[in-house]
Amino acid sequence: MTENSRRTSRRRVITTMLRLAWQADRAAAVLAFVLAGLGAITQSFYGLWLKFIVDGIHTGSPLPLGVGAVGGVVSIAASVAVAYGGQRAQSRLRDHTRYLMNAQILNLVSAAPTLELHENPHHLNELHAFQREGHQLSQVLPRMVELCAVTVQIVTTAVLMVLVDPLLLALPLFAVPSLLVSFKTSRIFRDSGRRAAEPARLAEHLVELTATPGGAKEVRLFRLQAEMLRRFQRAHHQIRRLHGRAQLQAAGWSLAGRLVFIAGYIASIALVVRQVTIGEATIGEAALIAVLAGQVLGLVSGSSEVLQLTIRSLVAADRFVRLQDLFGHAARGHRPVPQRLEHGISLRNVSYQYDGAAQPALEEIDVDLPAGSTIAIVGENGAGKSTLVKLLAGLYSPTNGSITIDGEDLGSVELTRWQHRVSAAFQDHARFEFLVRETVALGDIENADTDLLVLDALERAAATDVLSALPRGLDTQLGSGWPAGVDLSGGQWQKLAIARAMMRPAPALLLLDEPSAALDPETEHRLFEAWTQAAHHLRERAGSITVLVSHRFSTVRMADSIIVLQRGTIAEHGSHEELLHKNGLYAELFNLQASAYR
Ligand SMILES: Nc1ncnc2c1ncn2[C@@H]1O[C@H](COP(=O)(O)OP(=O)(O)OP(=O)(O)O)[C@@H](O)[C@H]1O
Repeated sequence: MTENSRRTSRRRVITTMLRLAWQADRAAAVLAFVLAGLGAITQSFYGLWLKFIVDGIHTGSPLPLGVGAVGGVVSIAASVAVAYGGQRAQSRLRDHTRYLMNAQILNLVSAAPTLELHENPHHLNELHAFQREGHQLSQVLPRMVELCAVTVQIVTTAVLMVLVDPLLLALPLFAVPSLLVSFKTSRIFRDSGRRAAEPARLAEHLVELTATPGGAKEVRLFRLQAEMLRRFQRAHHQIRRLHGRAQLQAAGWSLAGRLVFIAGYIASIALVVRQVTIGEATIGEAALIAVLAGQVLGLVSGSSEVLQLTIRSLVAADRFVRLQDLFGHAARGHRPVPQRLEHGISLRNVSYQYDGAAQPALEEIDVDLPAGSTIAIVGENGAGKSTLVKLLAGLYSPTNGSITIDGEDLGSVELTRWQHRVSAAFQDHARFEFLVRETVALGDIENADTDLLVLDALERAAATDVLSALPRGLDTQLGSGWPAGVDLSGGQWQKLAIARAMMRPAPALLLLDEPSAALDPETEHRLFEAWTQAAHHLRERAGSITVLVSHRFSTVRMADSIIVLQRGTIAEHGSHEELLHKNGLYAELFNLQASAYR
């Protein structure tokens, strides 16, 4: 990144945060900045009132004494009121902006139509660091307010100093090294934070593994406690080492900057004492400079600290803006999606390679999925079946080749619209711990306004038995972690996931990626029988294509055509009878499984 683009991006970060504050709470945003500025001015004026009092006492004149006393009292009262109001405005602003930022990120991340961003380790680190830095992020606006207050105080102090002797303006120059140091140290912290993101994610993954029911089972059975702890400690040791080194380096730089300033401070006090001695300044002015020089010291250490913290919080804000960019720009294509499939989906020379993988997961896939057909995909573990399913759903984009829907390239259609026309059930389905009704209705959230549709979907998924076993039917809360929540077996969860996939009445593409792996073979067989029948109706209505991934050949044989994948390529393609007749890989696998059941 060039220096120029870094500056531009910082400006963008600041304007984004200010815009966010404005959207979150206008009144609190304005009040926070105005009150912080007023507070800074009243503080700088303490020295001035002291000058009037000291000069009044020294010359025996009541006017400056009165001005100083009244000004001092007003300043004290004003700063108390301003500090109270400012803190309230800031805390309101902080809460409201934090909520808004989290809501925006949640929206962006879940709205991104492809999965690539979620699976890229770099983006995962970014997202994770963003979540961990929630506290830093909530500090961005308070820090900016503080920075504004410090700037106002610096200007007011400088004006008062010039009134006594312009030479005194040299004092803040001695503060420049401290300020430069603050940039340096913030860079040190940012780098160490970036390097610590991966071990931090690993540490959290380990905690999650031992705490979640799935992981906890295996950790106990395989006696992995010590191993988990060892890995956790290693990750934490790495994080501590990185942070410790950064803190030491930053402390060294800060000390050097502070020493330069102290030299300047001593020189300015000496200058004013000399002027009082030769009669060019009053004792009141000497008192004013002593107070101001002290304040400058506080301002310098304060402002470099505020600047460092501001920069650190801006790093978190920068991540927020980058995540916005990353996920916000993920959508592509604007062409409409056909209402009804006339010809079907064609894959031409389609290859897909995961980010960082040595081999492509799919290579030169050339196949047609005719409208209205049911297609099964079989193949050994890792053959590329799920990858193909995700490509069809538009969750990944091919690294090479093209997928067309009725001749329209999937890359140029509006992806979210295509995904509206796709329904799917996966083996690794989500477990939405909501009410049963909601968990199923999520499959067609815009149209699921009656229980009838949900019951119908449960019926088509052969999942009504799940419902009858639940204490409150559709109103049952799922997940034992919630009040009155009920946990389900793996197969019951899977049936609900299938019911969710059945919610869309006429999807153009129904993807079933081993959705029934946890069900017994007979139930799967019955389910697929019902789907093929339903698919015949859908064929008329929407030209729907059903794609099923399964390892069970008794189910697979019912499909119109079968694609046999082997190490990312199509080894065979045809109907059950054709493939058996060919006596190739499919026939071998089919006979192997059939003989196991004999
Ligand atoms: N997110 C990922 N990142 C990198 N590589 C991946 C990812 N997902 C899958 N792969 C790799 O891509 C290849 C194909 O995986 P895929 O999940 O498509 O296989 P599959 O045929 O569905 O396997 P299974 O029957 O075990 O579900 C495998 O070699 C796998 O290791």
